[in-house]
Amino acid sequence: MKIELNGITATFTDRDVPALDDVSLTINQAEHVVLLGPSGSGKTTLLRSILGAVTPQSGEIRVGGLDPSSPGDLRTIRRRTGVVRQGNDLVLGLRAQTNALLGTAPTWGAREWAAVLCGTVPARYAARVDELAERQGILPYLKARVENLSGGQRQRVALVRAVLPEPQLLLADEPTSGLDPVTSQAAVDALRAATDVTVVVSTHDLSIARQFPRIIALRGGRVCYDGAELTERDAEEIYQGTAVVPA
Ligand SMILES: Nc1ncnc2c1ncn2[C@@H]1O[C@H](COP(=O)(O)OP(=O)(O)OP(=O)(O)O)[C@@H](O)[C@H]1O
Repeated sequence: MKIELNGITATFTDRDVPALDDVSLTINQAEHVVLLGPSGSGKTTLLRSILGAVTPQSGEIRVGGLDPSSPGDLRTIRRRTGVVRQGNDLVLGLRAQTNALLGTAPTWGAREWAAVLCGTVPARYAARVDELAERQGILPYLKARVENLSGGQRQRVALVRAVLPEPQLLLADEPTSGLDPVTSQAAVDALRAATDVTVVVSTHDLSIARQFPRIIALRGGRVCYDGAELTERDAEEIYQGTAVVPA
């Protein structure tokens, strides 16, 4: 899905400065992009705006031509989007496997709901759940309740949940936080393997950012870098605050 942001400004009610300040950018269908930038620079707010969870005061957003501020369009956008959120939004009390399957819930029939929540894996997803879990190193934990998993294991369950339904858009907010270098790379590989899918990943990790063909950096809610070859100097400027904000 193509993402178009045109002059987006979003200010939270208790803040004097905008979280996003006149952001305009286009991410093409099937493009893979990293959002980089210091803490508080607006990465999560940008991802949440695409998902209709933040409503900008001005500007226009289109996701696959749809408008996230329209409830009907938003339902379609969310159905087509896989999300890995920062922190933990898994359903406690359910197994890792059931949580991973929740991404496919829109395809479940009424009877299937009850069966899946009781631990059944629909046959059409069984092989792929195992394959994705194996690649993320969480196959042995699929039967465990998520509250008994480590933070990094939970993070990988959330990744499998996002990827399993084969969405048209994948949004991942710091998907490697809390992961060791090997599992972190497996998570990046899963996102990069999503060809024909638009992928937007936020990260603080430069070595991860450099694995993606396009890096968009934010600072103070504004785009301060948009390119492919991030040099050490570019990175320093983004994090030191000396990057030139385009007029
Ligand atoms: N729900 C909210 N209410 C008020 N202010 C918010 C809210 N969410 C974010 N902000 C503010 O908006 C700004 C941008 O936050 P955002 O979470 O988008 O940054 P970020 O780049 O994702 O940061 P991090 O790398 O630390 O996750 C920050 O100043 C933050 O305090």
